[in-house]
Amino acid sequence: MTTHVEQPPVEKQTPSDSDFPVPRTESQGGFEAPDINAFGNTFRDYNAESERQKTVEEFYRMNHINQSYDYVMKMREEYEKLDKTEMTVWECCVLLNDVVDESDPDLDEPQIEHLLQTAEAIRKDYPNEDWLHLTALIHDLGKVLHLPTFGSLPQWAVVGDTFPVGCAFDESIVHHKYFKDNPDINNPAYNTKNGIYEEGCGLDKVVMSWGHDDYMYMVARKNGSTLPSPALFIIRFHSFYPLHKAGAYTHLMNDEDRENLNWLKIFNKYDLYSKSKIRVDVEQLKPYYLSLIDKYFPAKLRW
Ligand SMILES: O[C@H]1[C@H](O)[C@@H](O)[C@H](O)[C@@H](O)[C@H]1O
Ligand SMILES: [Fe+2]
Ligand SMILES: [Fe+2]
Repeated sequence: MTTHVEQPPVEKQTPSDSDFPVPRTESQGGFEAPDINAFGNTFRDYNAESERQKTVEEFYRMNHINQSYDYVMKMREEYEKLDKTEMTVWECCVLLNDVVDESDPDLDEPQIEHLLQTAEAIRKDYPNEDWLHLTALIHDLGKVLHLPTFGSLPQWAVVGDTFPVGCAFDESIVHHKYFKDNPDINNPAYNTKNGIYEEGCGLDKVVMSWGHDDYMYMVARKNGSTLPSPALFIIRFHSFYPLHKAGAYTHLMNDEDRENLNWLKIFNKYDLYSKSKIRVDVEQLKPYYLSLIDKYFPAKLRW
């Protein structure tokens, strides 16, 4: 039997400077990151011997060959039209259940489980940051790019870790060796440390490999979401492990990026380590998340 917990409705408001969230690095306790994933391996082990590992490695081979500067610019232009469909944020969460992520060595559950597992874990430790709960719920919605309505993009154009294009590919990128067949690697304009960028230019100016992060960021911003800056930063860069895990590309950041990175690091712990086989009760949680969607988004969004 399912017990329904009454959730207080949240009021709609636009963020002002006074309620701009201040980054905090200490955890509120509660969430303990497990040592091993649901398959008995350490998290993000891209070399563990398993059937899944082969799929993941093939995924990164295709990703690294095809994600070039020209390809990304073409995709940005196509998808910023937001002319594919109209739907609510929750409708998109449900749609996402039809997407299986081939890049992920830690998860083979339906995506809505992952969204709610992440959001609920973060909500326990940061009960007052409702924007962070909602950010967790929507951070992977861009994976709908893989569905027919959105052009059935291949996995390598939707999921996996992201990295800047237009400058050298850092060694810390998973399965870096496959970049040898990327057309940009021999282009002198793109293969130096700074490439087309200026030191400290800010990540907003950096063109990232195309996928669910940048697409969802586009959708949120262009539909006028009132989520605060760190929320949009988390959505846009949560797959940028070379930055937030390995510390690469920091020379491209500005002060605002450095502030926002603190929140991204907090978020990442929940995104990564809440992946488990313990199922969530979607119907019970739905009213709370609907009230957050209503607070920070218009009812219907263009995608
Ligand atoms: O396999 C995972 C998964 O696709 C996540 O959604 C993405 O954010 C990660 O960076 C990626 O490595
Ligand atoms: Fe993601
Ligand atoms: Fe995720």
